[in-house]
Amino acid sequence: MKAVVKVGTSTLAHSTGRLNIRHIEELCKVLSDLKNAGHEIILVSSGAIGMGVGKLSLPGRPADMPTKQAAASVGQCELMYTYDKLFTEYNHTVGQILITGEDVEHPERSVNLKNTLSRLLELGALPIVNENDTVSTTEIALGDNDTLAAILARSVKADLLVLLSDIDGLFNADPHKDPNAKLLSVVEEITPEIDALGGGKGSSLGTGGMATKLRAAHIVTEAGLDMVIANGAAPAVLYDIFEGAPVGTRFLARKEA
Ligand SMILES: Nc1ncnc2c1ncn2[C@@H]1O[C@H](COP(=O)(O)OP(=O)(O)O)[C@@H](O)[C@H]1O
Ligand SMILES: N[C@@H](CCC(=O)OP(=O)(O)O)C(=O)O
Repeated sequence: MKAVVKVGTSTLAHSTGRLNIRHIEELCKVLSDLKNAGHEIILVSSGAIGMGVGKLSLPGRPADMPTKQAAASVGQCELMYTYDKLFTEYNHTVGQILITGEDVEHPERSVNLKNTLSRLLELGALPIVNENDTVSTTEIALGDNDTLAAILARSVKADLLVLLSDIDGLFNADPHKDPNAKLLSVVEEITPEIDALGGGKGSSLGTGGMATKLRAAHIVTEAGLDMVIANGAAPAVLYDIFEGAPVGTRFLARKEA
């Protein structure tokens, strides 16, 4: 199976912006094991800005662009240092890919990107992708990694996109606001009623909330692949997800795609 797995800031960082060691260690272990089992995996990792906030001891997620970009520059180093260290423990090699919205739209650059990703996979390496926040201004930014992961999954013709978040999946209301909210385990069609469930972000460091995850679901299901939203607090759920077991919320590929 070829899968794109995206992990959000809310999974990788505590609310302080400091690394959530338990989550990232568990994630690297499970992804290494899935690679050992023969799966091809591309990891899309958020967390650069959040981690930079922690490392630079900023009071919270910066509002202004230069501080955001400076935080991303510091945090991206910490992220890749940690991934390199943890995946090396399991004998896996990582490659860093930083892209902007322009790169995925530009005909030549998008081909270069696809070629690099395919070659990394052929070489048995694990590509780790993030938006290049230090050069992404609002005009050229994809803005959120849910969309970036969906575009990548479509472009490399993956079989599955998994979004790991701080929540078990899509609920019929934001569980942080409504304690009676119920999990939707399968979404066969993204109707306007489903789109309306896309509330704002849940953590102070994340971007986009459910709205960007639903946008990602539109992109991939229309391209003919399934998407699963699951809780990144227990990355071992990836074993079940890769086997098609019911975990989190699964958006089914559009049949006519
Ligand atoms: N209908 C909904 N179902 C589940 N979560 C929702 C819903 N509406 C809004 N949310 C919020 O979306 C948050 C996840 O998005 P976000 O904070 O951007 O996380 P990430 O960093 O993983 O991308 C949840 O914590 C939750 O509060
Ligand atoms: N590129 C940004 C992440 C943007 C983003 O989509 O964040 P999230 O909602 O936590 O997945 C970063 O690395 O901080």
